[in-house]
Amino acid sequence: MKIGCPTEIKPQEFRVGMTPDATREAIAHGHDVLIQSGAGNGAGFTDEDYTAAGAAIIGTAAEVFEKSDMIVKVKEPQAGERKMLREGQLLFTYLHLAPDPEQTKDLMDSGCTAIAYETVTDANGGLPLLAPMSEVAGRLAPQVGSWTLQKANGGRGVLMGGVPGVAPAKVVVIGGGVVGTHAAKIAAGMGADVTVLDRSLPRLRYLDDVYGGAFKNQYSTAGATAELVREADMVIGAVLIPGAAAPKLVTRAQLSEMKPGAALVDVAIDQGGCFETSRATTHADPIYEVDGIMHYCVANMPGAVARTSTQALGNATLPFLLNLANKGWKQACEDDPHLLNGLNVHAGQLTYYAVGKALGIDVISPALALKN
Ligand SMILES: NC(=O)C1=CN([C@@H]2O[C@H](COP(=O)(O)OP(=O)(O)OC[C@H]3O[C@@H](n4cnc5c(N)ncnc54)[C@H](O)[C@@H]3O)[C@@H](O)[C@H]2O)C=CC1
Ligand SMILES: CC(=O)C(=O)O
Ligand SMILES: [Mg+2]
Repeated sequence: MKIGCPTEIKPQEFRVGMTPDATREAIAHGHDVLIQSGAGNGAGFTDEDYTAAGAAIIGTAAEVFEKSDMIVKVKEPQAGERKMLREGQLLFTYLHLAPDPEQTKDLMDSGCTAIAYETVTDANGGLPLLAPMSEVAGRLAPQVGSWTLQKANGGRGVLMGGVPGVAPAKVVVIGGGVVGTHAAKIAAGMGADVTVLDRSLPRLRYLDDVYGGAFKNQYSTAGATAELVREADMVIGAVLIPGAAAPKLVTRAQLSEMKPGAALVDVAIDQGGCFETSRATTHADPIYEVDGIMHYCVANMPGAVARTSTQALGNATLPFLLNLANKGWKQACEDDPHLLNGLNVHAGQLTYYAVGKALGIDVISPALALKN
């Protein structure tokens, strides 16, 4: 199979879909790998690194799309990239379709087959291709949140750990999954007073067993959330209902009850965000203010630490990428129902229920798509 990896073009996105190591392995399995010139630069991988791994270096994205059977990326294809996708071509990347009707329409119109990293599952009920980026974004959230809290950035001027004689920042993390747990660990490590909210009792039991001494946890009701948010210096949004638009858990009306200059970090923004006032921002212009509350809502946070993120993502995607290339997507998905859960679009039809529900579009079952 010809596997193509274009340069990411989303603003300030420095990750790349394939590392030189992944390239080497794909080639060892008998595939051709086409890397757009400069695609790895942002993550510290040169064209020479890819050439040494056996890849062909290609001048333009258009050529990569034209010559490849499978496109491997990081971020959802941007409008210009979507025009280059074609019927029968396989796209393997993050998509986040539920809050994105334009992309969904373009992917359906293209006739391509699109497997979304974020809905591939594993045997433990986890999301193995989202997890590494959730680990990164979770660990980044208190870091960017503490920057947002600085006075010069519009924040409240509160230091995460406080100092002897002065109380630390109060951090509330809504959602105690991968993002939330990593965020809470780092915020607690910075000395903040941290509480994690989740709706899953098994998850709360796990957090209590493992991190009971480091941070508190509480069952997530509207009342408990409102009370904690009122007192918080920083709120980190980290909920997920897989594939679906994020539920709005903090309303605009609640902002006026919060401490002026408090920071909202909405990591769940790629699924539409869990604060009513969230709108996606970029690394170039990451924060904005609503009713005196600072918002950080960058939808591709891991791009800020592109090298770490590219390596972490590459480790997770490689086995799936090899199966797709070795067997073709149909056989690979037939053999692995967890990979089939990643199928979002095939031959003009939507195949992921939660996306169809969010966007009001009819869906066919992925199993039926395998027969088309
Ligand atoms: N902005 C960015 O750059 C990035 C964003 N993300 C996003 O972060 C979000 C979280 O991802 P993960 O932690 O991997 O998901 P996860 O599935 O590991 O955790 C989500 C948690 O939210 C909890 N939850 C669901 N509804 C809730 C509610 N009403 N109140 C409290 N908790 C609730 C679930 O029980 C679960 O424990 C996703 O939207 C993901 O796409 C992930 C990586 C990077
Ligand atoms: C998960 C995701 O959207 C990202 O890493 O950018
Ligand atoms: Mg994202």
